[in-house]
Amino acid sequence: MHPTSIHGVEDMIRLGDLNEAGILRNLLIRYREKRIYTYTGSILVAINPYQLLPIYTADQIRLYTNKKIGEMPPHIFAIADNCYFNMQRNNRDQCCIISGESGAGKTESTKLILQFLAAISGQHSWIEQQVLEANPILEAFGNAKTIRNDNSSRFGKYIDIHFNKRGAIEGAKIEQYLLEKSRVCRQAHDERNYHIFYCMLKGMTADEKKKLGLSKATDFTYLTIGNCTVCDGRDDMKEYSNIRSAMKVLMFTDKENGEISKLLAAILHMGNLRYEGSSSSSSSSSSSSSLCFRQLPSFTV
Ligand SMILES: Nc1ncnc2c1ncn2[C@@H]1O[C@H](COP(=O)(O)OP(=O)(O)OP(=O)(O)O)[C@@H](O)[C@H]1O
Repeated sequence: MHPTSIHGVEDMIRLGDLNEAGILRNLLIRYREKRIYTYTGSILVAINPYQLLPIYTADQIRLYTNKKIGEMPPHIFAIADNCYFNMQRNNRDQCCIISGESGAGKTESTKLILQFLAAISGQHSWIEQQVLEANPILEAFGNAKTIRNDNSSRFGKYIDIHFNKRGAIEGAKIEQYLLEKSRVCRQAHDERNYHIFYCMLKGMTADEKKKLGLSKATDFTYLTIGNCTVCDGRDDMKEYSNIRSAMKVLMFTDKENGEISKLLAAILHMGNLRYEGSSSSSSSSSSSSSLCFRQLPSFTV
């Protein structure tokens, strides 16, 4: 075994045993020492620690500000600082790609980069406010329970941050793309559909549900294919109230909220439709949901 494989290295380009086993061993040695970040040249490899490490404090932000890559131990803040520095020096847009399997820590890494950029450009409270206000809605409509992650975001995200000439954040927008649409109709075993459906059924009043012909999650095919309607540690009723509050803050009107609820209800009812084949031209499909559809005000079927 090469000496670099015994103690581990910060940059895997320096590994003597440059093969899969050598790379995994290096990551394991560092992970055991709670060093979750390792470089491979200018690429940062992050291991999800599944625990809050004290490495994202304001002191850490100061330590990584205005430093060259490699000057300090590997860290997500070093990548964020490098992007910021290159943007200012070259006056060009920078792009940071975060990839990994479900539950690897992409969303957390994105938030940490935003935290760093907001802190060094003096806009911490602004970013926090944007993230806090939009988050319950983004999460409810785009996140679901998978076998690896109870709050897995099922879309690609593109975060566009605008800096002004003085290097302060002027605006930011989050674009979602490639939502996993198939999840609406199919879920793997032990996985759920999008949180919003379960939240809606737990959080709506009996009257609201009656108007939309809704009942409980177990009554709907699209919510039970994964054989899992609850998510440990997640309070769907409370989440629904957070979503409604966030919608208020973002100035969704009552009419818009109503239309969104109707659309969600329509999806659930469609999932319960059953079709029966028949040779006779007079016969038609029927199910409790198709009847329910007709009873719903302003639903066109
Ligand atoms: N750096 C970190 N420190 C502490 N916990 C972390 C870190 N990164 C990830 N986690 C934990 O792992 C969980 C899953 O991470 P995250 O949601 O970022 O994964 P993801 O890659 O975005 O998953 P998906 O693709 O399924 O949305 C987080 O909720 C958090 O508990």
